[in-house]
Amino acid sequence: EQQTMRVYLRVRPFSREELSDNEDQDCVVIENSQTVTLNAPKGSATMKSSEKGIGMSLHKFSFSQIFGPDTTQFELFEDAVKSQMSDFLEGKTALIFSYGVTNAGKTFTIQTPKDPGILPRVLDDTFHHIGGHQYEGMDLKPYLRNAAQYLDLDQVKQERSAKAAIFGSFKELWVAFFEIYNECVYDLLQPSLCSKSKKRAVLRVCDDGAGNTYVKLRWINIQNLGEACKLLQFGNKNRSAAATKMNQSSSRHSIFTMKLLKIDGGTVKRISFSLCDLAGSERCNKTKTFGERLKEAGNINNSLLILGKCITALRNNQTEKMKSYIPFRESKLTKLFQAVFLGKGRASMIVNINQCASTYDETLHVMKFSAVANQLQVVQVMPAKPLESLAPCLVGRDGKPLSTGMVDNEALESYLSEEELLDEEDEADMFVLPQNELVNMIESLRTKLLAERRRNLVQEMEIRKEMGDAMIQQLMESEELRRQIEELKESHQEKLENTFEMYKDAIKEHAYQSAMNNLEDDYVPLDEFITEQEKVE
Ligand SMILES: Nc1ncnc2c1ncn2[C@@H]1O[C@H](COP(=O)(O)OP(=O)(O)OP(=O)(O)O)[C@@H](O)[C@H]1O
Repeated sequence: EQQTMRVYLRVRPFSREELSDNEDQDCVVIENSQTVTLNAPKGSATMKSSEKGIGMSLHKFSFSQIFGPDTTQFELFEDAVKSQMSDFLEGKTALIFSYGVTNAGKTFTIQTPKDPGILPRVLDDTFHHIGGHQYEGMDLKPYLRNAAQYLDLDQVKQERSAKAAIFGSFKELWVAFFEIYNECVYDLLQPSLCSKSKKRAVLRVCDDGAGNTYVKLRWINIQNLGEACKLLQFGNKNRSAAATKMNQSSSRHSIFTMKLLKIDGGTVKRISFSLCDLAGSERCNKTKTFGERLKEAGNINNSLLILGKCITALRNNQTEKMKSYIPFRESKLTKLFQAVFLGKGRASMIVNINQCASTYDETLHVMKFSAVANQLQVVQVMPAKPLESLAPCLVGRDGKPLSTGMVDNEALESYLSEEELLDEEDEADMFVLPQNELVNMIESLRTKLLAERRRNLVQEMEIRKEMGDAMIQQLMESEELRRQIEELKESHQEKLENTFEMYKDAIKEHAYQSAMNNLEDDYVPLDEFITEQEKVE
């Protein structure tokens, strides 16, 4: 299965201040719903280069769809997110991230609750989908006339099955909100963050050994849109926004992830939707950052740079025969979203730009980056695992699977100090692998081992048989050879004896003839003759 990553462009309107600062110089011209032209304004680095004959002052870009300054939040959601939303509700992992320079409208597009952005709308649709099928704990039951009885896990399971038989499956929504700042992951839903004295815990990015990366986040169960908005507010307060000269708002990647659990009797299906509000892609010289802030700006750019490198490598790998290395592991951001880029879900990017002349060069940079992403085809390279097998919510506090589908929030939380993180940052954390996935893995390994042993045995038997046949053949051949030699020997012996007899007779004959010829002259007495004959013999 091959699908193209969709890349949308949203151009935000000018603010009153920008118009009075003469920022409107027709830098961004939307040609049609898919093509936009960027004209370099006077004084921009791009214009200066083109005047020197290096590069052009005019650039054309195409996108899956372009949303102009008049586009409402509703229209954007309907055209850019709705289909992904339906896929999510049907069970497909979704990832949307907004990309652009600071002050381009990323946060407005994703988060704004007042004129709801994508996130509140996604949540609203999700709750609509959940409808009356909200899952509830069910561990208290009316008992006798006035009392209430606590149910144990087996009883809860029975109650749930009884209810599921009537209503079908139940759903519940869990959310997590975290940020990546200076290449460290921080949970934005950690209450202790409110106390300023306490150092924020850095979360470890773990690998389950099967190529899935995850962070041990605080997952919060929410029942309605109001709760979701409160959480968003709470998390946003926790974002340590660094005030840059360009914009007083955030300067780090913030990721809001929803997990929809579909509970059907004893099975739980998990689907996730992540919305990533990427940090501004501004450069250090422009933002005039110093010290900590400089480090911050450097890291932001680094992770965006790696994101760009990954997308470029993925794109090149689509056409080149020699596959190049994709540096997913070089930044936390790409490490976390690696699976989606490799086809485990559907990703899209919303590129936000403003039309200001003063940020033209940065905007052009963003557009060039998105032009690469726009041609990226997400290829299904890994066999899609059934989502049921990825259900960490079935793991209890003791690490054992809970067949009841009860969610143990504490089992999902584990934080490391910054020091610990630095010690063993990339260590795979096998303990938190979902138990049923481990069992499945062991089972499949056992089957593979058995098959391998069987194959080896058959091979060994074949080799033994072949060797035996070869030995018998050799034995037979040497026996035949021995027999032939024996025969040859016998025949030689016989020939030798015959020849000897022949010579003996010939000598006798010769002696007789000679004797007859010289009978007179050579007469010898009989005794002498016999003696002579015996000598010859
Ligand atoms: N489509 C829009 N319509 C009206 N106002 C907008 C639109 N997009 C953005 N804005 C306004 O532009 C300003 C900057 O937007 P926003 O804070 O979303 O930028 P950003 O890209 O998220 O910046 P940063 O990277 O620094 O967080 C805000 O005042 C926001 O209200």
